[in-house]
Amino acid sequence: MFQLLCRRAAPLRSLSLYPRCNKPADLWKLSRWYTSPGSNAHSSSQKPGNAISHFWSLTRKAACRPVTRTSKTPHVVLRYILGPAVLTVSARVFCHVAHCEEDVNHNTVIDVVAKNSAPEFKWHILWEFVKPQLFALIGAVVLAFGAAILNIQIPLMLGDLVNVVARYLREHTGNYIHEIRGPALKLLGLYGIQGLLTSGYIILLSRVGERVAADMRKTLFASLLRQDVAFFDANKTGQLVNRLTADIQEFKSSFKLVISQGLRSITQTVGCFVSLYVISPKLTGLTVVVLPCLVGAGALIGSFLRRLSRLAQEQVAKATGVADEALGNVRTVKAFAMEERELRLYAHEVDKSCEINENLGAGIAIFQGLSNIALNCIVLGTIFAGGTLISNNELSPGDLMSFLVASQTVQRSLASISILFGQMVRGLSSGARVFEYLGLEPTIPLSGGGRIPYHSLTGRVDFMNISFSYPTRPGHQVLKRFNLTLPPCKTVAIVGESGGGKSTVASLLERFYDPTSGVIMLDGLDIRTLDLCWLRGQVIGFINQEPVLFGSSIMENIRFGKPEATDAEVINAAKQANAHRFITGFPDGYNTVVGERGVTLSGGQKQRVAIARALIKNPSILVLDEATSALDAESERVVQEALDRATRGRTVLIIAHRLSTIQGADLICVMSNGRIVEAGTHLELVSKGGLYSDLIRRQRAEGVLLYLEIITLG
Ligand SMILES: Nc1ncnc2c1ncn2[C@@H]1O[C@H](COP(=O)(O)OP(=O)(O)OP(=O)(O)O)[C@@H](O)[C@H]1O
Repeated sequence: MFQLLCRRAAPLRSLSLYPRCNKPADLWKLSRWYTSPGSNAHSSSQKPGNAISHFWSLTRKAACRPVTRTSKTPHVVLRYILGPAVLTVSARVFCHVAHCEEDVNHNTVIDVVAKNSAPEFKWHILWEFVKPQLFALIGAVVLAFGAAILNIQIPLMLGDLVNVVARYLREHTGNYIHEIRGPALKLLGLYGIQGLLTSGYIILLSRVGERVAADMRKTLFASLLRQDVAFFDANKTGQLVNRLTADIQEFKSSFKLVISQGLRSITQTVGCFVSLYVISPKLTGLTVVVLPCLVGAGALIGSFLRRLSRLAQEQVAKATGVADEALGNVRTVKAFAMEERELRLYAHEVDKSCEINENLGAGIAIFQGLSNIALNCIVLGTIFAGGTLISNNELSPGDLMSFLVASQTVQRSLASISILFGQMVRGLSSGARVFEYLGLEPTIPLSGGGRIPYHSLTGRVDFMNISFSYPTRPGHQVLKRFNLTLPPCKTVAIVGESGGGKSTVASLLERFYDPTSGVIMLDGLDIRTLDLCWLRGQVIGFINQEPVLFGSSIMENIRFGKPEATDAEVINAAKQANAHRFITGFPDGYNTVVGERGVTLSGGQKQRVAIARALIKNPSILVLDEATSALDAESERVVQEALDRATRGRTVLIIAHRLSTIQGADLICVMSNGRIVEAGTHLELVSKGGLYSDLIRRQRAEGVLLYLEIITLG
């Protein structure tokens, strides 16, 4: 299959678009897995679209490596037209080889191809944002149009003024001041009106731009928050934040620029060309020959400079990325004494960006110098040709003046149209990236239609025949026909080897993911039929190994569990969580700000605030995912005490590494390879002498070794 794919891609590689396939092994493995008789890829649980989607991403990596900077302009055609074509073909070849034609029709392939291609700009989504600002936008367009029309008048009126002066100089008759006053006042009035119109449309347009951008940001943020956890597994947070910030900013700037300048430039170009023709068809003929050549050359150099500027931006982003990572993980950097290394890395990226920016600066300087010379030559040429026409009485000095001003306006407008075109392309691609996530519906919707049972919950949970693979790793089955019952108000602990799937069980109960097959029941109701906000907000409390706090006060952090909680409720939850004493020990008490992600608190303090946050909603079910494993002995004792109190009268699922913390559980399940292999109480499992007692022995041996080490060192 891979050979087939390579054969398809070969002609393109010879065009040096696809210099080499860097992931042949992955493609080969995937096709083998998918086509092997033992694979369950054809079972009903495995959607063919997923497999193709997976295949697609590998194919794209293999065949569609980013085009190098040195490649020439036709790469755009190759990349955007031939690239998708070859990938469509390869995806279909894959379906064919995988014998799944009956499952995957042409549309599925096209869907997957479309899903994985560069996002498209969707005008109807833009329209939804622009609609509320329509009146302001129409106002801005009308004012901008008016300003452009007036701008066309200005060369003609300047010409009138020059004609008055020229006639006076020639004839020395009449009242000069009287004659010049009229046209001068008219011109002054025109400048005034034009200034007002310009200010008006800029004010309106920036209002429209800002409101559209603000609406987009809010809608995109809401859409991102609505997505399920699987979405965040597949997308990097930094890139998502970039869409909220840089992409919307770029789109807003382009939107404003294209509407204001674009409209103005097009109107002025057309209007001034008509004026040029009316003033002197002969001179216009000359301009028509010379101007496009100069504008074309300018556009070419401009596009080169834009590319340099994009490179410079990318380089700055890289440098920022290095700084961001180092500052974000400053404790790790310091712990490993890596300040020098980080500084070197940052300096290297900054130096590169400096070099590109210097080249860019030199390019801009040369460009501006050359364009000044070219524009002045045009003026000189026009004056020379115009002077000849004046001496032949075919043109007046005023007309020449009008012609010069109008032709300069045309030059400026044409130059700005070429710049605007590039800006528009960038704006559209930024907009497309923003819109990509706007209409995205989560596979697990947060609200809408779910049931809220009106009887009080007993808190019984049944995992029935659960099989599960993470969406980002469809080939790796984490849970295999997993069965477990959490009886009401009892504590069930899951222990076992690392990577056995313990935390995955907790994630499924929280409905961060839905099982690939099987069902989870809460009080006899399938949790997929329940309201998700209610389930997470009121039924299940979750405490994990590394609780993340927000950079606000302790009071607000605890209240995060129940926004409407009174101060007394917050304090009560903190008392239950053994947190009240240390909180009141701080000078600001509950108003103490905990710093970014709670850095100003110790591990044990953070954990107790997190317990209070979970307890304040009084959940029926409590999930503790290795809640004490990161703590020292003293902190563990205080936290454990709080947890013992918190778990009374609730259904509790504990996921634990340290077996000493779960010996009192009503049921202990040992998990291995996605299944429960042993279950019973501590005593039952120890007397059985199976995997559990092995784990206990191992942990005791580790404990003894540690103890001996401490004694030896001591
Ligand atoms: N978000 C994810 N996407 C893809 N695979 C994942 C994800 N989270 C976990 N896995 C994989 O699922 C398997 C089970 O992970 P899980 O965290 O449930 O194990 P665990 O038993 O809790 O391990 P530990 O005791 O080390 O925390 C592992 O192979 C892990 O690599």
